[in-house]
Amino acid sequence: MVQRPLFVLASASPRRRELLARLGLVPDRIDAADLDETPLKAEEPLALAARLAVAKAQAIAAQARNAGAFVLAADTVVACGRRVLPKAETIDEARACLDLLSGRRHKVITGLALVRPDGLARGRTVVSSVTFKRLTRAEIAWYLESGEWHGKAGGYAIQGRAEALVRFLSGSHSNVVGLPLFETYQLLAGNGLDVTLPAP
Ligand SMILES: Cc1cn([C@H]2C[C@H](O)[C@@H](COP(=O)(O)OP(=O)(O)OP(=O)(O)O)O2)c(=O)[nH]c1=O
Repeated sequence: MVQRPLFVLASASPRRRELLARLGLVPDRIDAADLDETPLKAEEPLALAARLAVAKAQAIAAQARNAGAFVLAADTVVACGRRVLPKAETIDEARACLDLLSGRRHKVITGLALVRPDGLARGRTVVSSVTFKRLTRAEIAWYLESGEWHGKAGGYAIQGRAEALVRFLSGSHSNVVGLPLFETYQLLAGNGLDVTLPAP
């Protein structure tokens, strides 16, 4: 029986694992890369997402035990104009993000990177556009109390309470959550990882 090659997910994000599971793709291994995600001087949000995704995938592919595997990584960046919002670690950071995003359109960009068994890296970036309603003080307090902002780029998670505050989304919803499923499927299939084959 033809089996698909070893598949490694280079991510600590449970959302990315869950999104892949929707394709029936369970990684043979999950290894997270721990990188400095600080933007370079004058680096555009799109370039940042692309660079970090490739760096995560290459760091994990370089480990001896992952030799010959497909390694997939992603990086999601929330950008308001040229400004990259942080991954909110404190409630004050999350509040500052929501104050900025309130009543405005912003972009959510996911860089995708795949290192193939032959060592070549392939990637792409996917952009969704999100518009929040103008948020009242009470809505911001209600959102912050959920705790769902923690560790999320831009201080919100569309897969939870925040969707009630999103007036408009253009583009891929799964991209906002962290892994655009259409483009991920295309990237894998186009590089020889057939998700319809049984796992090794
Ligand atoms: C905007 C938004 C972001 N996010 C999450 C997705 C990502 O996990 C996180 C952005 O940080 P990332 O650096 O892309 O990912 P991560 O640090 O969680 O995991 P890893 O680098 O190991 O793959 O924000 C949501 O879950 N929902 C949203 O609506």
